[in-house]
Amino acid sequence: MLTLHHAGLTSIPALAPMNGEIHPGELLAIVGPNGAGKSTLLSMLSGYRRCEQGTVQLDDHLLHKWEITALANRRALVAQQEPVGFDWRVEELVCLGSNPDKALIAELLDDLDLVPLAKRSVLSLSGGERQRVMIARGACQLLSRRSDAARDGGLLLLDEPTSALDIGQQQRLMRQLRTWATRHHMAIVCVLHDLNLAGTYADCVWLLQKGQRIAHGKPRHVLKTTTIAKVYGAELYCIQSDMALAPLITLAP
Ligand SMILES: Nc1ncnc2c1ncn2[C@@H]1O[C@H](COP(=O)(O)OP(=O)(O)OP(=O)(O)O)[C@@H](O)[C@H]1O
Repeated sequence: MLTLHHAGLTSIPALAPMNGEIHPGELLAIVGPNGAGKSTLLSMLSGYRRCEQGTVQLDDHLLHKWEITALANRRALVAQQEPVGFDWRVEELVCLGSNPDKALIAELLDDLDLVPLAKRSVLSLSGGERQRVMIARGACQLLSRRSDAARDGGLLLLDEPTSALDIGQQQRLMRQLRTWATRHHMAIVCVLHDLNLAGTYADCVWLLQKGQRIAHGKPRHVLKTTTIAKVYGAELYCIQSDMALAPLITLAP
């Protein structure tokens, strides 16, 4: 679906060139310390920032050549702290810019635990509630515009989607993202600070440091305690668990 050939940015903030593919049905986590370039990479993957080296292709067409409406049908970006703007009701904001049928709205509200909030003003919501509304809106953008001929559910790009969520909502969201990836054959890319969420739910992890992707692959190969301790400058220890795909990493006291 999305293919990077030596894709990078030379102007500030820069990104060293990288290759890679993001496939339908896959959940990719982008991790790295503050200022590593995660949001910058997400803006390049979304087409908001055009790559200045190499190419980024969506469905075999150069990303920067896509017509804006056609692009909005195929990829959605949910940035950190999206402005809400007006006094929309939750169910209105979820549909904004899309024309979903009632069944899809009901499904997405249910998926993200938003049914009790459907009639509420978004201005009255807590930070975590609002974050879930914006994620539902991103999914609605893709699923409501999906053509009958589409082989997959498009590309959903999420910048720190769990930053305002409590642990129960984090788990529900990450499980839901996996469900969307499978059910709708959607490609999902998440910037995550929580390495254990990345290790538990992602199929693949890209680790960034100072504008470079320094490791990528399966969580257990990338999220090694020694690497992470060095990259983040933190004292860590790890807990092996049969439940997790990668060792759980925690801070030393
Ligand atoms: N317009 C700009 N001019 C100069 N530097 C910038 C500009 N925008 C971003 N940067 C810098 O580029 C680097 C990468 O920023 P980016 O927002 O991509 O980091 P990040 O990995 O998402 O960080 P965080 O985890 O803190 O959200 C940071 O050091 C940031 O200060």
